[in-house]
Amino acid sequence: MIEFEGVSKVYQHNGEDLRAVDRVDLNIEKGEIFGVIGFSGAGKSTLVRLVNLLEKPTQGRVLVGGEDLSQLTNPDLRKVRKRIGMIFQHFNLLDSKTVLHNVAFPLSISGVPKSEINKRVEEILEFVGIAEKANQYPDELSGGQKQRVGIARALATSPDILLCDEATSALDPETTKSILNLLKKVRDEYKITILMITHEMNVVREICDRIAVMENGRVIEKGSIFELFSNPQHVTTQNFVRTVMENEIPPSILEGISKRGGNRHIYRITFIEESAGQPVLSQVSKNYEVEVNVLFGQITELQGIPFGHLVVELQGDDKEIIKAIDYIQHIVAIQEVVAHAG
Ligand SMILES: Nc1ncnc2c1ncn2[C@@H]1O[C@H](COP(=O)(O)OP(=O)(O)OP(=O)(O)O)[C@@H](O)[C@H]1O
Repeated sequence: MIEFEGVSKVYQHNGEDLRAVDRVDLNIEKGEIFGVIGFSGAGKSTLVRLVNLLEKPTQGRVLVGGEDLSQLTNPDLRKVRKRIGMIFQHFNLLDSKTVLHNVAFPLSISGVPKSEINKRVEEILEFVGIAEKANQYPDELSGGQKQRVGIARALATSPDILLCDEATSALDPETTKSILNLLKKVRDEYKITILMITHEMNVVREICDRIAVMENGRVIEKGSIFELFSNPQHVTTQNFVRTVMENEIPPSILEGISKRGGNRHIYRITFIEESAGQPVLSQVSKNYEVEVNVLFGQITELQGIPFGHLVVELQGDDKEIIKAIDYIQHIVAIQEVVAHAG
């Protein structure tokens, strides 16, 4: 649906080249919620501006629905633009207009007849859950309600793509959750492809199917939400994961392990769905002559599904431990973390 092929965007800064986006290849599928995460200055906003045609790539191609944006004539560009909606961190609403008129605005500038506009606005305000605020002004609304208006306005012209630029960064955690749920509903019911940029891992964890991590203009890692949470490769990705889930064994526990010394069998078990983690370990204790000692555990939710790590020590005869590991790895992911401590 959105393809970046070797895309770079170079700005001139004090006579030097600044690569805001650097040789990015990404393929965002129709109907998915794709997150781009990175720290400030990573190049996320520039990437989005290349999709909504506010910027042209210095190198490479950006394709939307298979069409190379740089090859389009102005009338065709306008048509593509209508297929792309956008929401912003600070909502960007017109304060002098009511909610109804804010949402009607993109429809009237596209020449939609008045009778149709009213019907469409009513329907879309109902969808985002603020029909009763239609005649109020943005100043009279909470942040979450303003973002609902922003979403309604972006959806008014029935786009195929919704770009979200830090859409929940100005909102408290509860309101963030409700807006993310609404975005999920937008994707599920309207089949709209969503590209969201954020610096918050809890946002991508909540609703993204896949994510790309950006740093210094480059995509340093990409994959499904489960891949990146369970096995982050790059140190920046690991740091992002750590903001919502401690991945490391705490030093105090490691210290305890090394003090006791000896030949230790310590493993990290990664599981999706709470039911998969604990039962497999009780089966191990029952079926093998192996004692299971849980040293550390962490659990979070990915798209509403429990996801976690358990760090366990297996004690027993080596042969029994090998059999137990063989059993475990058929059910959940298991990785040795410390073979010989102390
Ligand atoms: N119009 C411009 N002219 C010159 N440099 C720019 C321009 N726009 C962005 N940059 C530079 O490009 C780099 C990437 O900026 P960008 O805004 O895309 O990052 P970001 O990840 O969205 O950060 P933030 O979350 O702070 O907006 C930064 O170093 C920025 O200073």
